[in-house]
Amino acid sequence: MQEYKSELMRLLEERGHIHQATDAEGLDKLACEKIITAYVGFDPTASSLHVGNLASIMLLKRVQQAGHRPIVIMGGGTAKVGDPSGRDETRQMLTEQTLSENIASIRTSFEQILRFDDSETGALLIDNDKWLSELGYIELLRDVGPHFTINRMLAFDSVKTRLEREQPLTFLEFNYMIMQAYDFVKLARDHDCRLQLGGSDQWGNIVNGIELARRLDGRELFGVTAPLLTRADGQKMGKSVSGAVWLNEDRLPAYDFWQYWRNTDDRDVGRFLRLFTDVSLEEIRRLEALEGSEINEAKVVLANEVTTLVRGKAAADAAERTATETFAAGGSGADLPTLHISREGARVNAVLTELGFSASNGEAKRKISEGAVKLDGEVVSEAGQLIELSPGEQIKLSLGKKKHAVLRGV
Ligand SMILES: Nc1ncnc2c1ncn2[C@@H]1O[C@H](COP(=O)(O)OP(=O)(O)OP(=O)(O)O)[C@@H](O)[C@H]1O
Ligand SMILES: N[C@@H](Cc1ccc(O)cc1)C(=O)O
Repeated sequence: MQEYKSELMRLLEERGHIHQATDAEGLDKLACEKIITAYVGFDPTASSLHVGNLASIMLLKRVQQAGHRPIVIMGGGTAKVGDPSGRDETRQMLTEQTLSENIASIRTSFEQILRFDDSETGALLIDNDKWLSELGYIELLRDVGPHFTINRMLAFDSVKTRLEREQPLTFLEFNYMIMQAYDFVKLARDHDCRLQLGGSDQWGNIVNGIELARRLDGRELFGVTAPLLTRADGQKMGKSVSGAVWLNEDRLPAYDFWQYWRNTDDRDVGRFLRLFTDVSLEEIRRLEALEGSEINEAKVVLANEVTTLVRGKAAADAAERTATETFAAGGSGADLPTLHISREGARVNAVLTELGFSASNGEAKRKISEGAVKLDGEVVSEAGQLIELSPGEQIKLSLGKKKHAVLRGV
């Protein structure tokens, strides 16, 4: 492990946040000398961020913890272009209205996790639409165009992979790296921002910004990327069988968020505690060494810490209480996802799919035939069984040992 002198680089390194860095030693030196400003950009392509993006938010949190200033770039402008990095397909075009709704709901996550105030290390949140939408086409081509060769642009992963696989890359998307490079130059000029961080798929975009600033302004900028997180089972973090693990409460109830972390694979617990919590390294070493059912203690710590970070302490406490009631006492906690059943009733297989417990009615039927589905503790044997509830009546539906929901008649 590299011996860094600055608190920033030490923290990033020891908690497992570094995949690649452009000039780690130069950055280490700079971070010892002064308070630096660092940014990460997020395109508002959905109404909530997910746990994969949380890895990038943590980078900004570490920046602030180490005594520097974080900037969140909300990509209101870049989202109109659509980043091809790490994607096989062109993104769907989003309307101005959807983008501004997404921005409003995504910003709550940053406000929860970072400290926004007037101090030197207070976070800033800036929408890049402010400058990108004002760029004149000919002017931009003349200012920036001469510094990008097509030869080099074709060599970046985001472009190369699509071409190699003969998947279409539109001219719109091809311009994305120029927009992100321009952002870095702009932030360096306006806020003396010296560092850009991001997921490892952002390397090309970040390096382009560094190069452009050197050519246009003779400024020296830095880049650090974080490992793209996969779970021990190889799945990209953030996506699960029944969809993404969202940070916003309206897309994923706190209980389910808590459960996601509580169900972490044994092999991932230590790594996730380092990345997503402030638990001391010494305590993490103790927790990850636990074996057998004792490792569950570590998973509960992880679930409580991450839920507190993202949803607040009250939500984490309530989720833990519900879990204890559900599993220990066999009760049905108030925090479980709830589905309203109308007077006509609903079939069990459809309910499972509606709750996101199964991806399709077919999968639901299979789970029922395996005996994995219970209504108030009784195994359901018939997939088409009709659940009818009088108004206010409620029952608990369970899939296996870990997934539960309350069905309530209306
Ligand atoms: N599993 C992950 N680990 C680390 N960083 C991630 C992960 N998933 C996403 N990110 C970061 O969040 C950024 C935004 O993600 P992006 O908008 O590309 O969509 P996505 O939600 O990852 O998935 P998709 O490409 O399927 O839409 C990525 O550039 C990446 O740096
Ligand atoms: N391209 C980044 C988002 C981003 C947008 C603007 C930036 O300046 C930086 C990063 C992503 O897709 O995740």
